[in-house]
Amino acid sequence: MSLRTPASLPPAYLAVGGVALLALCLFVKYRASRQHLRHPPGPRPLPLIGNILDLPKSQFALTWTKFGEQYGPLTWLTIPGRNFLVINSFEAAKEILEKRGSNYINRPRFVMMGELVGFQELTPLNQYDALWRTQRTLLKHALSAEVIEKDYAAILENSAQRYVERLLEQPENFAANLKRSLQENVIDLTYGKREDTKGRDYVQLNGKVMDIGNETMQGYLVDLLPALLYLPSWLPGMNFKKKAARWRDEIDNVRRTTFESSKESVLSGDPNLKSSYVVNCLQALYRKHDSIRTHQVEEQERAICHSGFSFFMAGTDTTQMTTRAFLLAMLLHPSIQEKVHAEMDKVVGSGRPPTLGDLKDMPYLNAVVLETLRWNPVAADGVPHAPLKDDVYNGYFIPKDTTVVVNSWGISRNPRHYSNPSNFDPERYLKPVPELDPREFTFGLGRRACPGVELGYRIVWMMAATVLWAFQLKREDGDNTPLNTDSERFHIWMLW
Ligand code: HEM
Repeated sequence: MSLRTPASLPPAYLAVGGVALLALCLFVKYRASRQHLRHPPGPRPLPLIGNILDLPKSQFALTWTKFGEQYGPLTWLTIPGRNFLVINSFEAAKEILEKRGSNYINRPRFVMMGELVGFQELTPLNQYDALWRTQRTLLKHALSAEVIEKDYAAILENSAQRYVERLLEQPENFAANLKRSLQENVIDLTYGKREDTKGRDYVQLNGKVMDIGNETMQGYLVDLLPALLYLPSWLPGMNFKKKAARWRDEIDNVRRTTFESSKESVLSGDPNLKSSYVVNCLQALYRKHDSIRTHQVEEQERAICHSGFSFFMAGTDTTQMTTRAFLLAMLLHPSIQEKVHAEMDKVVGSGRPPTLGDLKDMPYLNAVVLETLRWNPVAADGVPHAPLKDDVYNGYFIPKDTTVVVNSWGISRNPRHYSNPSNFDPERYLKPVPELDPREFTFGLGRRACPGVELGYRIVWMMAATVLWAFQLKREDGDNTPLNTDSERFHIWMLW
């Protein structure tokens, strides 16, 4: 047996070996260069627990804003097994999430809300995969301005008029009735009916699902320490597992009930079918395929089911909270309300309620709605993104899977973008050089930005226009209840 020396190896082996060696050297050099890069600045982490003590318990965006003042556009936080990047500047958010959008297209792990409770296929939480891409394609088409104006204008107008009737009947229940009217609105848009064949009320189902969503969205300890998943349920503090299992069944039931009922109606040719997201998507799908029992059709149905469920969930509280902020702004600023009334008298008059077609002729009301979106950004922390691979930004190392949060609240209060940012001032968008359009960040940025921006804007606009067409809003004489201060008012969402 003879030992083969390099000289005796065939040239092809040498070439392959050479390439492998070169690749190994490049990889080692790459890892070494990354390890020498710093993370962005941030509070000093403690041994073992990292920055756990620096994380706020509520009103996250206020803490992020303080970090922004101290550390600049980017703040780095770390806890065992998880890295966080908080972006406090609009420019950095655009550079990172938009210009590098194909990398920051993923979502981090949502342990409680996603994996345990079963929301992980909801479009906003879905990891970057084929199901998410199909959901986005379906939503993109259905939520364009043209489709909304063609297919959904009447739903938006009716729901706003119904709210006005309820306000007239029970002004004291203005908040509960707003919630109900917007739930009905989103249910009509999603499924085209309010109950299934067994009489199950979709408004009630929506309320239940939203309550579970809101409860789990605040973040659980297991989101920060996923290792807790492997501890037995009987240990103290593990009650979250039982809760999650119960919620999972309820969610699954609502998702299946609503989807299967629409599918049955489409397949049976129900004469009462109304134009709506799930119905229109299913009709288009079945028109294209002779058989509905193929893998391809089933995959599409799955995407319609989950994106419909997302529509149902993502469109309710966002529009409700923004409309509530609008009502509050009008109570606080009678002179702004007066200007809307003057515009309304000129464009609409008293003979008919406003329609979506009036939107383009009412620049002042548009500015008021924009200012509402900025004044009370309902997703103050957005929904976190996560990079698919390691990145370097301005010399800082951002590893794959970092939880990346944009502080929309901080951007909305940044005097570089807004003069007197705590003031409610629609005129800022009507100047020769308007201030930053809040839709650029309040609906998120990059490839995961909200596909419902056109619809969400129109729902709020329609509510605002119809309420001010019908009423003059003012506080009751003698009511001196203090109204919330600027930072107490905004509603916080937090998702890890
Ligand atoms: C005032 C109304 C609304 C606001 C302020 C809002 C805001 C947001 C924000 C901040 C995000 C996260 C974006 C990101 O990760 O960068 C989001 C995602 C999303 N929104 Fe909205 N939204 C509103 C209305 C709606 C409506 C009416 C729908 C109806 C379909 C909707 C559907 C979605 C969906 C499906 C996502 C997930 C996108 C993805 O992860 O790919 N939103 N929204």
